[in-house]
Amino acid sequence: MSTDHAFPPGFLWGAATSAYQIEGDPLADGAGPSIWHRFSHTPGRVAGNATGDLACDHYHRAQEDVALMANLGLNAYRFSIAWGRVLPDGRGRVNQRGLDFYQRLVDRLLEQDIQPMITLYHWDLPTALHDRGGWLNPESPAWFADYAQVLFRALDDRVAAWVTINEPWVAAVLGHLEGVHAPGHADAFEAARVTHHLLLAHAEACAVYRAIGAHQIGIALNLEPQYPASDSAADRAAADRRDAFINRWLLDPLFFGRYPEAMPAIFGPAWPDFPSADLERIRRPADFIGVNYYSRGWVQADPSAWPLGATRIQRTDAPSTAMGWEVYPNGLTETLLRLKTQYGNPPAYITENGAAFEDPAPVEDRVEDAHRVAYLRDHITAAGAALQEGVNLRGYFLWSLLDNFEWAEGYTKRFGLYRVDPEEQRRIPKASADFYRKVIASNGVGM
Ligand SMILES: OC[C@H]1NNC[C@@H](O)[C@@H]1O
Repeated sequence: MSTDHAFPPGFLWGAATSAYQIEGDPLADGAGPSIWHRFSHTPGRVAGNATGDLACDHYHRAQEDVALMANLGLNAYRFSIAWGRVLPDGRGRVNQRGLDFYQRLVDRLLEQDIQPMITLYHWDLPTALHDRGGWLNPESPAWFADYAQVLFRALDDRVAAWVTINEPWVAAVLGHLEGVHAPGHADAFEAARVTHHLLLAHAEACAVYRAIGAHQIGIALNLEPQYPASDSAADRAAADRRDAFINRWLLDPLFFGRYPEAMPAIFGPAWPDFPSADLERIRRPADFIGVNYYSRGWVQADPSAWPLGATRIQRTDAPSTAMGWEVYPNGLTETLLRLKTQYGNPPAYITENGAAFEDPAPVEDRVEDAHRVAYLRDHITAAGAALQEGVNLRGYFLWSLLDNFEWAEGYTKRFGLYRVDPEEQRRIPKASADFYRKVIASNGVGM
């Protein structure tokens, strides 16, 4: 057995999900609607006009799903809390029945020795707050801090780690610049302010946590290394711009208290002059950085492509997933090494890694997803290689436990270790579930 990529004792092996993608029944027990409930119920916004009304029915099947996690041997599980279940109006009154669901879930996880990692915000802003300006409202960081405080007080005695915001870049760019995610805005003047308020929300929640919390708190970023499609100066400059736009836009304020100098050039007049005091607050050190890694960008200069003058092109000479994302495991090693060499080697978790493939149909209640097994083997090996180079990596959370609602793609893209069809609600194991069970049992790939 190879020991090259054995992981340290205590390394966390988890799986990740999010509320709107798996829970279903989003308005149950007094919950308030989210922008994703409104967006998915708007015809034409989601593939097949799918919604999260059913999803994986996890709200009613949590006990069954925790048993699946225990059977896999997970020692950790990352999930998000639907803000509107706990605070139906986004602020003020607490909906105890909504909070009770998460209390029960945490207790069930602990009964199975599975450490909860809770994401406070995974894109499902209550519509009540959106209707007050949402993340564009300068009050939004305070709304988030108040919501976070309710959860810290209710659950911090049993929760090992908190993630404040999942992928602020996606929430801001896909939701406010490209308009393909909730709330469906396509306004150049919104993305920079939304990102800034999300980062301030992270900072305010960390400040609250410093006063009352006893464990760890961090943020999860979608990080994607960018490579020029050729060694031309134009393509190299385009890759640098896209690196600033996707990676450094978030990393630099969080670690250095400043935005990349490329941002005002990228956004022009749509880039506000942010107060330095804000950046000082954002730079407050969290306890860890969460890395959501899927692929790399292969970048070509394209003057017609606003705002970057660069486009990510699909490589025809490399394998890709059903999302059209190149399979590039080395990019995970390189991304993790970058955190070590450029950002001070902070404690890090891979808070998401996984792949969608056109899985074969189940045969005798099993799905032979060889592509996903290969993807996971190569990426877990890549994570081990980063560890060997001294990266401060603490855990790996596979995206995802279950096939689920993949946002604008609806249910057409399957990332799960278990196949789930909303209309049937069975959990059909895939070969990748068996593979991951073995990885966890041997604490590394080693095969
Ligand atoms: O696209 C796969 C995943 N990426 N990160 C955020 C999750 O909500 C997505 O399902």
